[in-house]
Amino acid sequence: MTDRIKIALTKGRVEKQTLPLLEQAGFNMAPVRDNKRKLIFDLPDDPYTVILAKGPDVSTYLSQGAVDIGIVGSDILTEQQNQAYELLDLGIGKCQFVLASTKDFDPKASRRKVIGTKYPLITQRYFAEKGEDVEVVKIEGSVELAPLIGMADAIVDITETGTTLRENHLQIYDRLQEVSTRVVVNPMSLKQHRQEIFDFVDRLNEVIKKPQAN
Ligand SMILES: Nc1ncnc2c1ncn2[C@@H]1O[C@H](COP(=O)(O)OP(=O)(O)OP(=O)(O)O)[C@@H](O)[C@H]1O
Ligand SMILES: O=P(O)(O)OC[C@H]1O[C@H](OP(=O)(O)OP(=O)(O)O)[C@H](O)[C@@H]1O
Repeated sequence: MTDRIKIALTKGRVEKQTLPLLEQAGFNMAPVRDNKRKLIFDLPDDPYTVILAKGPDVSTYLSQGAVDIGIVGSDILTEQQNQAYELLDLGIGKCQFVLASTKDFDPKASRRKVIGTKYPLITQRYFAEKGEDVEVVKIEGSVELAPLIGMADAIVDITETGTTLRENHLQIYDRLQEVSTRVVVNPMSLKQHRQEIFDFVDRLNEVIKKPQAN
């Protein structure tokens, strides 16, 4: 029997957008669709096992060699400095990093700023490139709160529609980088399971090359 290839899929938003692509590629995703609290699924007709995990953990499992393939946002890959090979940009989960704050924020102010973010490394790098030393405070979610409650001068976060920023009266001061969902592979797995990994990627690639409905 061939070994099953382990695919770590970021649960939540990425999972929701990736499932239809996997189905169009002919994978039977019913076990994942019917899921309540299960985390590991053997795909019925293919030699792949899907593991649902939080994005940062997908990246960690890949680095540790615990999974062969990861489906995860480029935001997380960059933040964690993941060395996995990127095989495909799925063109979903598209958003961008921005520097945002309230309307009275002065990006040119000379005092040392406090910046709230879920992405400390990306934030430090951005300010370092500008030659600016800032204090970065790690926040786990609803990052937009930080400038509103006076905990940070500004935030570095991802935005898609801009709704969250708008609803919270925050404005964009700079745009850092684009983000999308990537298919990445552990280099060791690529050596051992080249055929199965490229079969998976080729099937997905066929789907994303076609124009998508809606
Ligand atoms: N607003 C957004 N629009 C598009 N893609 C997004 C957006 N927010 C996040 N993403 C992408 O989706 C990935 C997963 O985000 P998601 O919000 O599902 O997980 P999370 O940040 O762990 O949040 P939570 O734990 O609140 O569900 C991110 O790593 C990023 O690549
Ligand atoms: O520009 P928008 O379309 O409004 O999207 C932006 C929001 O999406 C993400 O949050 P998420 O929904 O992941 O929740 P979180 O704040 O708990 O991370 C991000 O951190 C923003 O808050």
